[in-house]
Parts: sequence; structure tokens; C-alpha cells
Amino acid sequence: MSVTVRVPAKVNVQLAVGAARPDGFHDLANVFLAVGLYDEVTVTPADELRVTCAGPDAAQVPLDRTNLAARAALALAGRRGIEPAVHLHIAKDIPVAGGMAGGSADGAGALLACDTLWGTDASSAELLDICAELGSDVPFGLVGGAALGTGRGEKLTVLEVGGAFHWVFAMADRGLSTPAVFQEFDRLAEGRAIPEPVACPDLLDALAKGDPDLLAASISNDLQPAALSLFPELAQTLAAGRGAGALTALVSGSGPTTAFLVRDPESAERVVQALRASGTCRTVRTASGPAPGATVL
Ligand SMILES: C[C@](O)(CO)[C@H](O)COP(=O)(O)OP(=O)(O)OC[C@H]1O[C@@H](n2ccc(N)nc2=O)[C@H](O)[C@@H]1O
Ligand SMILES: Nc1ncnc2c1ncn2[C@@H]1O[C@H](COP(=O)(O)OP(=O)(O)OP(=O)(O)O)[C@@H](O)[C@H]1O
Repeated sequence: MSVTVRVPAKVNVQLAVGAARPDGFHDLANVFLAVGLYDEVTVTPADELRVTCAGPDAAQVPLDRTNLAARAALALAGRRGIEPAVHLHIAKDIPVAGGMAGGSADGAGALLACDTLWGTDASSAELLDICAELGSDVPFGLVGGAALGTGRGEKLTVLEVGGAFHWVFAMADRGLSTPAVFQEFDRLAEGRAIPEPVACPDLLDALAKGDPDLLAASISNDLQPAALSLFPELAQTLAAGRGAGALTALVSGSGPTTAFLVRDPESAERVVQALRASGTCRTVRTASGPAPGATVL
């Protein structure tokens, strides 16, 4: 018997970053939107814990116990005193190290898949707790939809969304390390007072109304200057998408994937063509959100 769980990628429509905390993390006001690009995690009983991965970026995914899917299985098994004797297979469609929380999605997916396979029947509060131990973005993979993440991004409040938002994503030809981008944020912020991160009321209103123009006017990412400083060529990708009529263009989370909000699927196609023609990115994908969180198939 095996269990397969499908988990979405995310884009951050607001990422307000506070000062570095004593534990090295940053307090955030992190507005997540799940989008329809998915990884699938399949768990099957096996002699011992094993991870495999397939997909265009599979070569960059660690297959040892540092893989977030393996860490999720180990965490649940550890709490229940179960042998984590499973084969975890990741069918990977979310770009690796792209700022779309692909590894986090696999962690959330593996956790739900193991809970289902083992019949451990963890409450959603316990599942969210384990997710938060695994990483700041992992709880959102479980919940999906749209949510405000506070603390280091792990404390979630579900947000209402009044309609579908259409996106184009441009994947870069190399990744960016999340800790390196936060470090660059600290370096750029040296000597400046950093305000407390708070969710923007206009942005929450735009999500509730499902209004792409309002969302474009209020979208923001405090990590964008840091990502651009480490990866200056991203400015050309952003300009190419803007020039083709995207309502707004921004770096997704810690990057280097860039995200383009468009009004409808027809305008998405124009942005896709322009980005492909620009030669400034590796691949271009379309997806809309909100998408559901981790789901057993
Ligand atoms: C950039 C975002 O993707 C936006 O959603 C997240 O904030 C990052 O979440 P994540 O990849 O799950 O990050 P974690 O695995 O929890 O942390 C990785 C590293 O990122 C930095 N980090 C992460 C989250 C946070 N609120 N402050 C941080 O400074 C820390 O250096 C940390 O050691
Ligand atoms: N299941 C996994 N899939 C991809 N990467 C993983 C996984 N588990 C661990 N990793 C490690 O995590 C690193 C970051 O990968 P990931 O794809 O999650 O980045 P990301 O999308 O930028 O994350 P985020 O948006 O949460 O900051 C990879 O370079 C890899 O070493």
C-alpha cells in the first residue's frame, strides 16, 4: 500500500522583514499565497528509510536524512516510537532553491503521507507543530490557500481570498540560498532602524476582493533588494515581464524565481512569450492561486 500527497508551491505577496533576532531568525509579516505548481510525495513501506526524487531539478535534491521529506518522516516516527521504514518518492515540479518553498512543500507532504500510511492520526495542531520544527515555510505547505505568517513565518492565520490570481513565474539558471539572502538583508540594513513588520491592510483587502490591480499596487518584498544585490541579472528578467504588460513584477520570497502578476490567462501568454524571448531565464511557467494545501490523492 502507498499514499501520495500533492503539495503546492507558494509566492509571497507581502514579505515584511524585521530586524535579526538573537536566535538568528527574523520576525516577519509574511503573506503567503499557494499557487498551482505542485510536488507529489509518495510513501511506501520499505526495509529502511530511503528517498528518491524525479523531475527536472532532481539532481539538486539531497537524498539523505537532510531532505525535508525524510526529516518529516523521522520527526513523526520519533514522536510515536515507530520505525521510519518507508520509501519516500518525490515527484518534483517546484523549482529547487527558487524561493517557492519546494523543500518545505515536500516536508509538509511527507508528514501528511506518513500520518495517513501509519494511521498515527495526529491532530492538525500537532502536524502544524512538527511542520514548524522543520522550517518556517513548512506549516504553510500543509494549510495552502492564503495565510499571514508571523513570528518567523510559522504562526499562521488563514486569509480569505475573493478570486483567482494569475501568475507567470520565471526560473533562473542558478539558485539562491535563503540564509545568504537574509544575511544580505542584514548587511544592507546596517545602521538603519528597521520597523516592526506588519501586514498591509490594503493588501489584505486586495486579497479579500480578489482584485489584481489592488494587489499589484500593494504587493511588496523586503528581501528583493538583497536578492537583486546577490543576483543583479534578475533586474533584466523583472524588466522584461513588466515591459510585456505584467501588472507587477517581483522576486518570489528569497528568490531567484521572479513572479509576474497578470490580469488574465491571455495577458499571461504575452508575458510568457516576452520572458522566453528575453533569454534572461531558464524556464517560464504559469500558475494561479490560491491553490489547496497538502492533499491526499
Ligand atoms: C524567505 C521565505 O521563504 C519566505 O516565505 C522564508 O522566510 C524562508 O523559510 P524557510 O526556507 O522555511 O527557512 P528556514 O528553514 O526556517 O530557515 C533557513 C534560514 O533562513 C533564515 N531565516 C528564515 C526565516 C526567518 N523568518 N528568518 C530568517 O532569518 C535563517 O538564516 C535560517 O537559518
Ligand atoms: N525535498 C527537498 N527538495 C528540495 N530541496 C531540499 C529538499 N530537502 C532539503 N532540501 C535542501 O534545501 C535547499 C533549499 O531548497 P528549496 O527548494 O526548499 O528552496 P526554496 O524554495 O528557496 O525555499 P524557501 O522558499 O522555503 O526559502 C536545497 O538546496 C536543498 O539542499
